[in-house]
Amino acid sequence: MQQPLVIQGGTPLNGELRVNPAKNAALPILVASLLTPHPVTLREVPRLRDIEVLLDLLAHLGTRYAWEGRTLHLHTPEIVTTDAPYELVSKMRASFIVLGALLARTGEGRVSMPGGCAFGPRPVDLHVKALRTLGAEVVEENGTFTATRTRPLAGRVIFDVPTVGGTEQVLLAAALGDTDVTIVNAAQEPEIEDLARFLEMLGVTIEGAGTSVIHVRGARALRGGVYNVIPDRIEAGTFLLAAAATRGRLTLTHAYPHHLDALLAKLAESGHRIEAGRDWVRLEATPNPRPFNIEAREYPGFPTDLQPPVTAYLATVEGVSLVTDRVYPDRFTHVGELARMGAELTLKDRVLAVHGGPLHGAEVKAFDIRAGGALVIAALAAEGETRIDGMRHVVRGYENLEARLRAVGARAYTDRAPLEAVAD
Ligand SMILES: CC(=O)N[C@H]1[C@@H](OP(=O)(O)OP(=O)(O)OC[C@H]2O[C@@H](n3ccc(=O)[nH]c3=O)[C@H](O)[C@@H]2O)O[C@H](CO)[C@@H](O)[C@@H]1O
Ligand SMILES: C=C(OP(=O)(O)O)C(=O)O
Repeated sequence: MQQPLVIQGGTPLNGELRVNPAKNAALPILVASLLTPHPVTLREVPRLRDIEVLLDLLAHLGTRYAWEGRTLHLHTPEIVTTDAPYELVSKMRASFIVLGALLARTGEGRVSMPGGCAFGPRPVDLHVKALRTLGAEVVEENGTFTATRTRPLAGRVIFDVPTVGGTEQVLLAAALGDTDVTIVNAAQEPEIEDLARFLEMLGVTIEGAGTSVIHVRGARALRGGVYNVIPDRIEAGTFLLAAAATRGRLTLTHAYPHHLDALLAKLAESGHRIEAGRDWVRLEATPNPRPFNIEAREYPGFPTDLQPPVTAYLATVEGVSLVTDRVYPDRFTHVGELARMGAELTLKDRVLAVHGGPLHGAEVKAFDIRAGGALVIAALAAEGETRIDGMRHVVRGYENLEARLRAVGARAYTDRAPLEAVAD
């Protein structure tokens, strides 16, 4: 049971934070470790609930692993079962891509359909269509997908929309054997590039990762190796928006500003001063920011995972901002909760109009991971106390959040302990 987070708002964030490694890069790379019989060491792995959930699944499939701080040692000498059951897969959508890895390593995989999600439908039809296009047989029965191949995967996958998980699924499925695969309209997210770089380290030949056309040639056999996961651009973005919402001044280290272009441009448009180097970024907030409009899109567009957090920020900015999400048009579970804090929000035809102004504390609930990020931002900016329930969603993606926020001046603590008792 995850305790609620209580935040006493109204204090500007001030100081320096180191950004954690990226959950959404680490997850597919962990899955990719299934491909090789040799040991793999990942440096910079976030200690998050989602990672633990995936490690349970990998252990079931035959992986032995050991933590050493943030370093994770993984070894899958052999796959002991090609069956990824519902209990292990349903907890997290990202686990569906084990199908591609199992198919590549053993010629077959059986994976239950991943669970639904609070912010709208998230089908896997494009994953299945892609594997079939490349020559795999994929059968669905009672919510379980069984994929088999009798010859090396080959051909061109042309995605209807650039899907992150679908692109990862194909990269994994095509990594081993005499494969020759082209992905057209591939997702271009930095996490795809990170997975591709890891696969290259194992011995796979990949061209074009990070662009919309990727070419993969599988390897006869893969090696092991040591790899560093990229910093988390969504965590970084959440912290920058919290600093902007509280009119603070925050420096992030271990952050890649080129992964945050779309957000940094908007924050600058709002009037905040942004400075950045190769792996750091600093925001110095203006006291009187301007509103702006955003449309969440695939990378390099504005990330959907920062749409709830940016909405919370815009709720603190005088004037009217319009928010739309082209990736998940119904990703608005934060809207009703922000309204409890005094935000004026109107949703019509999937366009959210945010009439910014002062927020006040309230009892609210996170219904998904980034809605939780949004509520934390709003709570930090609001006058008075906010109690955020549903933290089990939030800890999927934000590690050690309370202590890190406190390190930069926030008054955040667990449950309802009196403030004096927890004062640093
Ligand atoms: C673990 C992980 O990395 N999760 C991220 C990943 O999710 P995920 O990989 O699930 O997201 P996708 O990129 O696949 O989804 C993009 C769009 O394609 C649609 N679609 C996708 C697959 C499919 O088979 N059919 C289909 O219609 C989805 O409904 C959505 O509208 O990318 C999303 C979009 O940046 C992020 O919000 C998630 O945080
Ligand atoms: C939505 C997210 O994760 P998932 O795709 O695993 O639900 C996220 O990281 O914002």
